[in-house]
Amino acid sequence: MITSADLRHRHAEVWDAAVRHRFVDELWAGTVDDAVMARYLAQDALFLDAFVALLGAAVSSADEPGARMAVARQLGLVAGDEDDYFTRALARLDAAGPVEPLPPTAGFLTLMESARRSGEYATIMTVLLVAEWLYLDWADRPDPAPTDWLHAEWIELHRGPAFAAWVALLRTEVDRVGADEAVFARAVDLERAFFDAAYG
Ligand SMILES: Cc1ncc(CN)c(N)n1
Repeated sequence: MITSADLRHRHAEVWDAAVRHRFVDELWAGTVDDAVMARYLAQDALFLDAFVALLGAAVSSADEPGARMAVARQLGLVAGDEDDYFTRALARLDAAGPVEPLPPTAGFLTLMESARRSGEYATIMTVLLVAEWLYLDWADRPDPAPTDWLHAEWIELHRGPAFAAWVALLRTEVDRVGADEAVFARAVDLERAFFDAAYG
């Protein structure tokens, strides 16, 4: 059975392009243009809603009580602290109005809905794995966080021991039940395209 490490290795070119994206470098430097941050976060608010639904599907389809509880705890954090960040950040950027999904967002919404509707724990967890592991990868630099909370909190939401333990759980689960490689590859492509789209 293919492992999460194998998958990351096989799709390293696109994965690394996302992790080293200009958006990530500018976020760390605290220099992301407000218009770029607003476009990114308005799109990610659409992503977030489908992501919460997908976490719910993982809670529902988990075949082990320990994994179900771990996913449920993370769902609470995303619907709590992370959603609160979006409310404050979009208000500050004057970007709280409704937006149409750009193509990478639409791609993610389709991928997540399809995984959710399948009810297949392995497929659902594969999408969650890419979305969380790739973010840990770019957020896990030893550098100090930027000074502006708008940039710093987005980094802090995706690093630290608790987030790393969550990603480790996702990897363990995907390695246990078996990944869906086509879904993994599609999600990695979409992550890179999502950062590109922030620049219009
Ligand atoms: C597009 C995208 N991918 C991943 C994450 C991290 N959950 C996110 N917020 N947005």
